[in-house]
Amino acid sequence: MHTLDIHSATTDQILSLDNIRSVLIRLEETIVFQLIERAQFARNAKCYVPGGFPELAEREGWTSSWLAWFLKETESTHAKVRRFEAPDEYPFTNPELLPTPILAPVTYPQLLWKHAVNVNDQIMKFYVESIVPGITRTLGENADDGHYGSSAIRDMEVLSALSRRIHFGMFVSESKFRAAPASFIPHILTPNRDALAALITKPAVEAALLVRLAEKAKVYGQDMDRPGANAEDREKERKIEVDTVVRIYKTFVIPLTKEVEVDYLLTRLEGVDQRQVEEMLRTDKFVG
Ligand SMILES: O=C(O)C(=O)C[C@]1(C(=O)O)C=C[C@@H](O)C=C1
Repeated sequence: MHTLDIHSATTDQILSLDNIRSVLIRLEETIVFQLIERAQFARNAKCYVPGGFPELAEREGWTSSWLAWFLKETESTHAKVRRFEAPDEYPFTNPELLPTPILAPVTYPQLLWKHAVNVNDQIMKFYVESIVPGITRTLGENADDGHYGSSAIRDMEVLSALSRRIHFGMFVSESKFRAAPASFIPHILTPNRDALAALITKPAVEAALLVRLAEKAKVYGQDMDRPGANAEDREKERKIEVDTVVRIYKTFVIPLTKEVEVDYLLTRLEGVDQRQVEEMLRTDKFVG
């Protein structure tokens, strides 16, 4: 299951760790493919610089970057169809600049506790400073192919997939919290970030992920369109380097997902009835 099936499943089914991890695994495919799509184009550095397109300031009064403008335009349409009402979708654009939905609100089951987590600024910074230069390296640091629309479309797709994946950390930590509330509550109340980080960290899951991801990047990034070419020749025309993809996950995606998990947990008890907290501590059973 790729999307969160919040309409036909029960809260317990949705929040089962197996279910959540299966979404994270499917998002690996999405992210590898989207990175390959963006890597066809040059770095096009001016798309990411505020004021890089003077015509945007003249025509639209927009002085930030080309990509920020493109996101604002696209996310405005998405906001109208209530994309950001969903508990797994977070905009890159300041919500004050986005319109309200045209469609009536959907009633979602209570999956996440109320929170103010949104790490899209960090995702954007790492994407522009590290991911784009990394995946477009072979064409050169200053390469500019003029495909500003195409690269912005791909940028938006990679960023959306990364954002969904990383914010999914909140479902992971909600699930872990419900499974063992008495372990989490003391560290939430202290509060103790390091202890919470230790509780949510699963080294074996991370190790298996990196092996699986390398396999996916290896296979999907090969050039299969050369009849008769042997494996060695296919490697010469790689669409994306395996190491680059693995590094993106290892140094950025997993650590930021963990930060999101901890950030979410830190405010998990705000507004929760004191008697419920005490009961969870005593019984180690979730009370919602
Ligand atoms: O699967 C989990 O338990 C997660 O918390 C997700 C995740 C990840 O980012 O993939 C993060 C932390 C864990 O150490 C393992 C994996």
